[in-house]
Amino acid sequence: MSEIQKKQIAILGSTGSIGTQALEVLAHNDDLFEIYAITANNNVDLLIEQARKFQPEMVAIGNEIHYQKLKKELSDLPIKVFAGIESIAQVAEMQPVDIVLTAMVGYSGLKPTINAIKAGKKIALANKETLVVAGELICELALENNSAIIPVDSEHSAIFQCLAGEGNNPVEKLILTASGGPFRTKSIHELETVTSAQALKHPNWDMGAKITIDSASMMNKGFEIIEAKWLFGVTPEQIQVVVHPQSIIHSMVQFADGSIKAQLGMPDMKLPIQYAFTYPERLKTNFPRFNFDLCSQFTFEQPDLERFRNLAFAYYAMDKGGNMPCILNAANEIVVAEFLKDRIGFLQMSDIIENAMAKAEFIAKPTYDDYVKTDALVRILTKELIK
Ligand SMILES: NC(=O)C1=CN([C@@H]2O[C@H](COP(=O)(O)OP(=O)(O)OC[C@H]3O[C@@H](n4cnc5c(N)ncnc54)[C@H](OP(=O)(O)O)[C@@H]3O)[C@@H](O)[C@H]2O)C=CC1
Ligand SMILES: CC(=O)[C@@H](O)[C@H](O)COP(=O)(O)O
Ligand SMILES: [Mn+2]
Repeated sequence: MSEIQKKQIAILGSTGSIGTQALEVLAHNDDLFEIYAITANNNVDLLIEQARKFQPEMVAIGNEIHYQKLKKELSDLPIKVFAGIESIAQVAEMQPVDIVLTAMVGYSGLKPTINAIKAGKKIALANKETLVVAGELICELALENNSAIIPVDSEHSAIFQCLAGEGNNPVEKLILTASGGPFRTKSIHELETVTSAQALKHPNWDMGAKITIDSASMMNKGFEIIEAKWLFGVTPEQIQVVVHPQSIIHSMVQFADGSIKAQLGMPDMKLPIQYAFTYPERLKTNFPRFNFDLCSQFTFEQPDLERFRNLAFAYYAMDKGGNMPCILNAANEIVVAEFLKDRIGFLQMSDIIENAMAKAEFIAKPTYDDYVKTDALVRILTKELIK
């Protein structure tokens, strides 16, 4: 019997929350998948451990200061070692790779994702900032290069799963659920004094620091409406956000006949990660099952755009288009980094983003170079606004 050709996987950001869970999923399915490449930025020790365990063809580390250590520690193994952000983008386009999981955080994911798309790879997309910054360009490139983008983000995976088998049946609206984050019930007055340590305690999901702060400020949901627009080709009016604090319904689709389909499950990213790798098939898992006996109520609320202004900014940026979502993202990356160091307050994050959006140069039809320039300039502008 001929051996099944295993799918070759590149994980960009293997040391992070999504990356480590993806390695777990792939380790359970090593009859179907082989890890071709893994990458990180600073966590060289974990990258070495992962490389020794999974023995990929290549590893790349963004921060070049770790190159010597990485090379030395793997010198007894036939693993190619690279360093520098450009090498991560090169890993993404390697010929044997079938699927690239983009699990880097923030704007840093853009260039490697573009390279992978240009090389016609299937993209398992976790790095939502790529679509926030340059959604139009990414969709054009994906179409030109016949590169499929499969969402990993739980809400978008839920929508993708609801759409499976629906062919061209018209969609009326997408209903994105939001947990509301750790500050859902806090008053605006209380929000003035919340700390990053409090913001890092997400009620339902265990995630990397940046996305956890975005969830607390609801910028995550703002990014997700923009991500949904590009992934599913809907208009802003067709995207509704509903706060569902239990995070069991991961999102819903309402079709033209009024019927609503939902995807439910435990808040565990391993399921959407695995689905992105195996789509259109589903593999048996032993992930914990949701049990209706243990949860007697699903509740729903409207998002409060006055306390969580970031969501309103994202709707504005999506409507405005051009480089406005890129401006929103760059300003957000800077304020989140400052808030994590407790150098600015929680509510200040939105004030500074609003200011940056008002002051940055708007470009209606940006090229890739315009995005690069916008990102760099808005980072400088935002730091000045913070001062
Ligand atoms: N975590 C989750 O449950 C979810 C995450 N997502 C999205 O997935 C992406 C990853 O999130 P998450 O796993 O939480 O993030 P983490 O911060 O946990 O991990 C980020 C990964 O990217 C690497 N990385 C960070 N910066 C750079 C850089 N400049 N160059 C190269 N590599 C870099 C990190 O390396 P190192 O460890 O060396 O710093 C790490 O491997 C984000 O876009 C997030 O929005 C979406 C839905 C859910
Ligand atoms: C797991 C995942 O997809 C996150 O984006 C999650 O949705 C964050 O939760 P909230 O942004 O809804 O709080
Ligand atoms: Mn999400």
